[in-house]
Amino acid sequence: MLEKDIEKILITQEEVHKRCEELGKELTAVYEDKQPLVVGVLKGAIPFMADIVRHMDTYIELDFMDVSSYGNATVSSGEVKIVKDLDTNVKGRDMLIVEDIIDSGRTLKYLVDLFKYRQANSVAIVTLLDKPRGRVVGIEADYIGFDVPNEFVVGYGLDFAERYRNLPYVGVLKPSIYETKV
Ligand SMILES: O=P(O)(O)OC[C@H]1O[C@H](OP(=O)(O)OP(=O)(O)O)[C@H](O)[C@@H]1O
Ligand code: HPA
Ligand SMILES: [Mg+2]
Repeated sequence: MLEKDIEKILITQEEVHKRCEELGKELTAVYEDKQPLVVGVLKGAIPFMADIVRHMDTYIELDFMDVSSYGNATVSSGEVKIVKDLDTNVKGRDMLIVEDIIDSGRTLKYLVDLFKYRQANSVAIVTLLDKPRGRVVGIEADYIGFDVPNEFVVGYGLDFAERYRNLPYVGVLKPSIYETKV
């Protein structure tokens, strides 16, 4: 049913799963003996986080942070708001932030600066998608699933006006969807 709203599929479910396995193995080796605090950025990171942590075969802890800057728009408001903070004290911790996408870079820049200010021992980023041409602040992920073109993408956690997060692949919406949604 949802597929009728999709113009094209960029990354299939099979491709995401394969990449999660590869990244999970890499992260297992990096974080052996470190018990990292793995932080999912709500809400978009949930499907990717659920997949990747199941391929991390070492001791980890999970926590979540909800920040929002897009609301119902396809362009960042430029202002990052904390909707829910972590439950964990991060001082001295090795942290791995899990994101669905780095676009302008504002969300991750804000979080990395915040965790460094709170005296984390190390802060790394794993993102399912990187959109390098969207960048307005200088920040790069340490681990990247896939690069995407400079288009608004949905699926695998990514929404347009809160819809389409449950698509099992990453795609681009038909233009008519943006035009009709109020
Ligand atoms: O690099 P940026 O331009 O900051 O964009 C990336 C952020 O924007 C989206 O979150 P959003 O604010 O839409 O919240 P959501 O995850 O609940 O959809 C996405 O999930 C990233 O967190
Ligand atoms: N799609 C959905 N959410 C987003 C995007 C995107 O391309 N960029 C930043 N948040
Ligand atoms: Mg969003």
